Amino acid sequence: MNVLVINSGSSSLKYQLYDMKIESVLAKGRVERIGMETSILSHEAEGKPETREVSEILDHTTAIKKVLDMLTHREFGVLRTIEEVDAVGHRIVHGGESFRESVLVTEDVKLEIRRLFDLAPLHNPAHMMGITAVERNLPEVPQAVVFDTAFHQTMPPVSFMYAIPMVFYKKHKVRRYGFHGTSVDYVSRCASDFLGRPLSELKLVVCHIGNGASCTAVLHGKSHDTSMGMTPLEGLMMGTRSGDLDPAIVTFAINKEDLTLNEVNSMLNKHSGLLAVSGVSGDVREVVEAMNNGSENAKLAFEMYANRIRKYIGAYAASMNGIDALVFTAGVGENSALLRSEVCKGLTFLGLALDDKRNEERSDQARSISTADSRVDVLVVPTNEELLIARDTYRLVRETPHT
Ligand SMILES: Nc1ncnc2c1ncn2[C@@H]1O[C@H](COP(=O)(O)OP(=O)(O)O)[C@@H](O)[C@H]1O
Ligand SMILES: CC(=O)OP(=O)(O)O
Ligand SMILES: [Mg+2]
Repeated sequence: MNVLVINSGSSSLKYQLYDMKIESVLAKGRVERIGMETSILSHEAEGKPETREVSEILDHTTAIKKVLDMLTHREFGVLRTIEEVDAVGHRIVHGGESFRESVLVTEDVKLEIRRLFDLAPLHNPAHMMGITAVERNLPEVPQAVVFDTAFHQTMPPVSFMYAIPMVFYKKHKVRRYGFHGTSVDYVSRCASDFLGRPLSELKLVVCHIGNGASCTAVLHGKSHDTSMGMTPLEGLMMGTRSGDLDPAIVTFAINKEDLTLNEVNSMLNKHSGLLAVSGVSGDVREVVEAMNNGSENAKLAFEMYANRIRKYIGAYAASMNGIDALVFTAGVGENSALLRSEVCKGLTFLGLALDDKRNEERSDQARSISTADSRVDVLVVPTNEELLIARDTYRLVRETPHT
């Protein structure tokens, strides 16, 4: 069975086509700048990359059409006809309290995703466009949705409630939801396999440090607490997101700088984090380069970024009464030895000892970077959200008799 995995953002669409018999990626790519005059389509299959500018990809329906054209292209394609796409799986960032697991798309499911637009205005409308675009281009093909929030639905109220009047939860479902759950779920299982210990015995802290970044306390295989909140803004400092701050700053900024609510929202999501403090970039690589070239602001930004992660690890070790393993994953977590060492430097009180040489080694496999006598294992585990989405889609389609 061939499963197409789609992660749609407001102006982009990433895709991977899997052959689920052998769980291999047949092709992958992305369409960027959807809705603008020229869009960019990057596609890779059988080791052959192809990037082209395409004019007038004005919406997701056209974007998907172009992707399907590439998948069946004579030179760059891997399918003879689009009928060879058997199912489509979508990443959905916000599933609210309605979705504790992945489901097949039905009219009711679509209605519920639409109802959640308010809770994730940046993400869910784009995902919905992806679902509709697939319906238009591949009307007969079953679709599944896999939620970032689903894995975190096991959090107890003590972790997910905010200390504000109950009416906000009862009436508006204001609570911590948590994100990156698909990644945390995948990486936790890999960590358990790597350590040769069942998840039911393990206390893990998973640091998913990519564009968006979060820490999750995984207690006996279940999400116990996580740093992102009602939206993906809370918690760690990120590339352009502030993470935690005193909520009084919001009203203060509105008053002092005469900002509108939308402007404050945009400031905290798009103009804060590493970018704001370093004054250079929201990309860790560029911040590190500036730091090495003597920028004090870049140094401050990097240290704040690492310190926030370290504080969350400490907090979760306290809330689980210890940790067995610390796991780094996603773009920064997998690739920046410097960040990992900066974070771990202050964690020796946990009995954690990093092996500097192993930390510097590179690999695309799960690996340990702690010393043999470290009381806490430190692992680097490459995440693969797309594979988990493909697996869930495959399972749901096979389980459902009418498909
Ligand atoms: N060698 C590296 N050192 C530091 N950061 C890196 C490195 N390689 C990639 N990154 C970071 O990874 C981020 C992307 O992570 P990723 O998990 O792919 O994010 P997303 O899925 O949210 O797009 C980029 O912002 C980049 O800063
Ligand atoms: C939820 C979120 O922040 O996702 P991403 O890391 O893909 O931006
Ligand atoms: Mg990501």
